[in-house]
Amino acid sequence: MQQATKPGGHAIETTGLTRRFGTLTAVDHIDLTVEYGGIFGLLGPNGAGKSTLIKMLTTLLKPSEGTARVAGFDIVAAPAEVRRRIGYVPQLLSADGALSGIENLTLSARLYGLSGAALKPRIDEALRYMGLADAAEQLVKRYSGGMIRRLELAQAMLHRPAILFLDEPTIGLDPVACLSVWDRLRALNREHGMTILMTSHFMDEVDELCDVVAILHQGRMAACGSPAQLKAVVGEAASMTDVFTHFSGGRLDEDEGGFRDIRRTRITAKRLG
Ligand SMILES: Nc1ncnc2c1ncn2[C@@H]1O[C@H](COP(=O)(O)OP(=O)(O)OP(=O)(O)O)[C@@H](O)[C@H]1O
Repeated sequence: MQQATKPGGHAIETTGLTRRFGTLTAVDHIDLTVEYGGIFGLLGPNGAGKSTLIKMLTTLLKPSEGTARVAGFDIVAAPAEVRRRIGYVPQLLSADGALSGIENLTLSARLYGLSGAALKPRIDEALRYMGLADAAEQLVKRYSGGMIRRLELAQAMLHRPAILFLDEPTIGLDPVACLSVWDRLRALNREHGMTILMTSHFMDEVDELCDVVAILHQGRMAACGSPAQLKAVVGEAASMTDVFTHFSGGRLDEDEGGFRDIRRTRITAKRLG
């Protein structure tokens, strides 16, 4: 199994990274270092700034202030170099239901600049790795939610990125499908050596997968450490839910969610079937 190339330094390093939308500061002076090799969890209530932070790190959105280096390259000065070294699975669906699995992968491979003799072996490997070889010719609209997420992971691994960004990878999936996605994420991390940064609202998922966790609250960094370290700060026998509640201002999502978030979650869940 070929390992992802790991450029020198840190996987991600941000200094004072900030993004404003009008008068709203969605991401507020974040200083963050993510080392190569682990699975890093980004938590926070709805609207805390997680997706905005991921969009800046994946070069989809420009910062208002501050700097960030991803895989050793500045996200503003060298966005193409960053993109070459990362994979991104957004929260909303990125696979095309009207195409087969293999057609979706061929499109992604071409977008990543893969062609000629390299193309078919990469696609076959990704399909096999994600347990989709038998479903390769089927239209994606006939896939289950778990199969769609695994196809999106297959699309994101084609160019062997050093760092994989996942925005709520198991949103809308049933528990069995979640387990299959967790299994593949662990495999990408351990066997392919990919560093993973993922957002999640599921504390079981975070406990199960993440080596280090950062909690955002109203755009600011409220806490960062391993799940065990953060639990120890909160108290004896604290769970990740206790940690989350403690560092996100003692409130659960109902204050910060609202129509936009609920609607979006329902749309994603429905589209994933
Ligand atoms: N393009 C935009 N224009 C204006 N405001 C935005 C835009 N994108 C995000 N926001 C606002 O920025 C804040 C942070 O949003 P963001 O989507 O980053 O939060 P999040 O932590 O990812 O939330 P969720 O858990 O619901 O995905 C929210 O108040 C949101 O409404």
